[in-house]
Amino acid sequence: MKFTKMHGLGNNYVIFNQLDDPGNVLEEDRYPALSRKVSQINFGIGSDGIILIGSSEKADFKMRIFNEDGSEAKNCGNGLRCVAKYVYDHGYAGRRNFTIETLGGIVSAEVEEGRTVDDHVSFVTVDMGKPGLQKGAIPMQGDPEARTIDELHTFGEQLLRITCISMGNPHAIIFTGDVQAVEVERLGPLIEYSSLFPERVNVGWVQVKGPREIECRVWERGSGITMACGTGACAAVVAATLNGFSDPHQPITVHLPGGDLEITWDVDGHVRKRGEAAYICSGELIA
Ligand SMILES: N[C@H](CCC[C@H](N)C(=O)O)C(=O)O
Repeated sequence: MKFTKMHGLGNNYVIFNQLDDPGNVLEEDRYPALSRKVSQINFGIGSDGIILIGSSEKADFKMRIFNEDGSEAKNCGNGLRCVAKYVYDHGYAGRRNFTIETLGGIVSAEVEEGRTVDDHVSFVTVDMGKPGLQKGAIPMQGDPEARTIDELHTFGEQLLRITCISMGNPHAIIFTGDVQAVEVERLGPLIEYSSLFPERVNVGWVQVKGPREIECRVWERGSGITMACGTGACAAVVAATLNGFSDPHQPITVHLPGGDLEITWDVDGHVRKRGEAAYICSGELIA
C-alpha cells in the first residue's frame, strides 16, 4: 500500500489515497488494525493515526480518519488541511475551493497557492461548519437539549468544570490558569473514558492569554497527547466565547504545542480555521 505521511502542526497522519489506487482499498473491517499497526513507531511507521482519501457522492472528496487505537473518528481538523493540500497539489481538485465529506458532515476548504519553495500549498482555511452545543450532539449524559457550559463534574477524585462542544467529534474543554502545569497524561484518560461520554471524548485544557488569544493542550480520544488538535482548537474557541473569555466573531490565535491556528467563530455561526499543512514522506507499506 502506497502512503504519504503528512502533518498539521505536528499532528501527523499516514494518508492512503484511494482515489485512483485500488490497492489502497481494503475490506472494511481491516482499517482499525491497519491504523493500530501503522501508528506504532516500532512495528509500523509511527503516527497519530491514518487517513483515507476517497471519492464522495455528496462532496468533491471524502476523508475518513482512524485514531492510533483503531477507533474511527467523525472529524479531524488538522487532517482536513492535509487532505486539502494533498488533493490540490496532486491535481485532483483543479480549483482552490472544494468540499470534503466527513462522517461529521461536509466541510469546505480553500487552499492558498504557492507559499512554499516548490510552489505547493502550505496554508489552508477550512470552514468547519456550526458547532454542536447540546448534550445530545456531543453526545454526553443528561438532558439532550441542554448545553454544558462551565458545568461541575467529578472524574475519579477530580472535580472539574467542563464546557462541551461537538465539532462533528466530541470535546470537553477545561479552563486553567496554567496550562503547562496540567497533568494531561493523568487526567486525560480519566475524562476520555468517563461514563459521562458514551462515545468517549477528546479533552482540551485552555489558558486564556487575552480576548483574542488562547493556549491549548490536548488529550485526544484514541490517540492520547498530540502536538495539536484542529477540532479541539475550534472547540476551545467556541467554549472560550461561550464563557465570555474571547471576543465573539473575531479571529482568535490558538497556541498549540506544535504551532498556531487562527480560528474565527463567525457571525453566521460557522467556525473557520486557518493553518499550515506539510508533507513528511511517502513510501510503500510492506505487508
Ligand atoms: N481524536 C479525534 C480525531 C482526530 C482529531 C484531531 N487530530 C484534529 O485535528 O481535529 C477523535 O477521536 O474525535
